Amino acid sequence: MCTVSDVKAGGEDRFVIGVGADDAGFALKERLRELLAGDPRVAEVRDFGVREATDTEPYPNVGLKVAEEVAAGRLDRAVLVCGTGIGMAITANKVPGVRATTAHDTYSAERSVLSNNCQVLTMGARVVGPELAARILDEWLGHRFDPESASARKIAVIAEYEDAHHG
Ligand SMILES: O=C(CO)[C@H](O)COP(=O)(O)O
Repeated sequence: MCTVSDVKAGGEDRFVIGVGADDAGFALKERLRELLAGDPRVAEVRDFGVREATDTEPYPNVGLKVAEEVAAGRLDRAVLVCGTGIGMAITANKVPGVRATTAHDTYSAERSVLSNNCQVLTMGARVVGPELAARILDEWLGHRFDPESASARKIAVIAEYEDAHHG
């Protein structure tokens, strides 16, 4: 399995993306994993489970594992699915350096990258259907944060707080 740095060193600028879900999000996570695997913007998809709909692993266990991989730089981005997306977002945001959001519309998905430099997108399988989720995923993949943008200094405020309190 290649690492994010292997991919970048190879001159590619495609994403290494992690996916994870609890039992409520399993079916949607499977669909999004398939879409990501077939997307030319994606170099590799890493699946952190759950592997079946009957697996009742609590969502924070999955979300923390994935968010730690993002924080460590082993994933560029991640998609986490639970019933509402909310628990996964709360969980991922506990990991220093990770910016996660739930997005159930394409505008929020776009702004989560361009305004907030979110690396983690969460969705609720009990809130959005697979077609809308696919559109949101597509939108999210189409944007990259511009570190020269006016939003960058606002993100820096968050990072400074984090460094001061969790560093
Ligand atoms: O949506 C969830 C957490 O935000 C999860 O899929 C279900 O959580 P529960 O309502 O606590 O079972």
